[in-house]
Amino acid sequence: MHNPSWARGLYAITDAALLPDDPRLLAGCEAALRGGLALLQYRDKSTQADKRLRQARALAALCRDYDVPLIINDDTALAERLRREGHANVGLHLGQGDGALAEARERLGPEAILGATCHGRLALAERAAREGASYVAFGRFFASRTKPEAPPATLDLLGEAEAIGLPRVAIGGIDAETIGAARRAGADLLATVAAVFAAADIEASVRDLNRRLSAC
Ligand SMILES: Cc1ncc(COP(=O)(O)OP(=O)(O)O)c(N)n1
Ligand SMILES: Cc1nc(C(=O)O)sc1CCOP(=O)(O)O
Ligand SMILES: [Mg+2]
Repeated sequence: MHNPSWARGLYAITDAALLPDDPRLLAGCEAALRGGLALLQYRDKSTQADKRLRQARALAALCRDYDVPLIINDDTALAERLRREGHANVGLHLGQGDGALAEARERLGPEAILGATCHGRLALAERAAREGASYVAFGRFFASRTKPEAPPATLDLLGEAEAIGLPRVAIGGIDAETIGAARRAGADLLATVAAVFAAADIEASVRDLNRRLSAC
């Protein structure tokens, strides 16, 4: 399989508690982008549509400057709107309860990056691949302060999922201590919230995580 350029490396996910306003969101994400990201995800579980549109728009423009795709969490309509506005670097991540992948693929077009949560289940990843996913995400592999209730998964799954032929994301408790084990188990993309956005120095933390990945 020839992976596209976005499909290997660090995948940072924003958190509205850690990045509580526009200046901190944009400064935090720019620091992470300077450190070197493969993907950035905008994850805001609020129902404030105006805020979500404003912030996602600003992040899409910022990510374009760094040639990094911006993935919108949960919200197909928001991703579709941004793409219609000309933000061709915008993609979407859907969980099991977030709407149909096939419909999202239809609405966003063949070029958009479309990610799917598959928890600890290979069968969900096989189905996501059939429905048009660009990557499959497994987790939670380690203890997570951001989402402690996420269902657990075992690292063996990452190797088993190679046959699906899509980039594999590992999520849940990925940090400086765990990132190597997840990469060695087969993860192409290492997704994290806290190890990036709870760090005192976001750029330095991203550089450190990338160094650890390079060493695997
Ligand atoms: C890369 C990545 N993997 C998994 C998730 C979790 O998605 P979901 O199960 O829909 O949960 P929420 O993030 O919506 O709370 C993700 N966002 N990103
Ligand atoms: C948003 C999310 N989804 C998960 C899943 O397993 O599906 S774990 C998770 C939180 C990831 O944050 P941290 O890197 O701080 O553990
Ligand atoms: Mg979701």
